[in-house]
Amino acid sequence: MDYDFYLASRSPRRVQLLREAGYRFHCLPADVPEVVRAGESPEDFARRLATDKAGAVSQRLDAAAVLPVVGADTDVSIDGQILGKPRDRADAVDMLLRLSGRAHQVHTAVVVRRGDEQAIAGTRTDVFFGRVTRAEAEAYWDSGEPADKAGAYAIQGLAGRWVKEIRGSYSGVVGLPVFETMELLRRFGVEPGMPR
Ligand SMILES: Cc1cn([C@H]2C[C@H](O)[C@@H](COP(=O)(O)OP(=O)(O)OP(=O)(O)O)O2)c(=O)[nH]c1=O
Repeated sequence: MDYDFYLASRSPRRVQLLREAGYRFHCLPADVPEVVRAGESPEDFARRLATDKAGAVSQRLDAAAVLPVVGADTDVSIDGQILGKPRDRADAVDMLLRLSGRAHQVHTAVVVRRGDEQAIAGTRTDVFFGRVTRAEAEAYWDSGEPADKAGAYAIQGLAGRWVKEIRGSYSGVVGLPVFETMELLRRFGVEPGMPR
């Protein structure tokens, strides 16, 4: 076998971050419904979904195939309220105007699971946005970038221009906190190839 674990994801960002970290893995998408429960905090929501994604893929695997499964989830929240992925242009513009000139939080949880064994880690990052005008938000939607992103933006893309400051994990905002993920995988005996 030419890989060391399964990634329960369709996210090209997670794939890229793990590749850059030097891992060899195989993607098996987990299609888990992303619906917030009444009273659920942004941190708990990310943890539950990361757990469900890793769990869904684990269940599909042969119990004898003992490679670990990694699942992750990222959510954006402001004033404790979770902003999902935008439904349409108007929704994305509303989200971006809400984020304008303020700080918001990005929670990412990562779960590694092998059989009944499971470990979880999470990051919370505060992101400070400068002012975003309606015209900028509309033009940004038209670029195509926000459509599949929590909070309707990508820090690693065009939205980088609005980011005044971040406190926490940059890779966590992009979708997978690399440092914490490496620590979890090490506990399961998975090491990346060394960068040369
Ligand atoms: C805030 C932010 C989110 N995102 C992305 C990361 C995630 O892919 C996405 C949040 O959605 P998720 O539901 O965490 O992940 P996903 O549906 O893209 O992928 P999968 O469930 O198959 O693993 O938003 C960025 O790429 N940049 C950012 O700055």
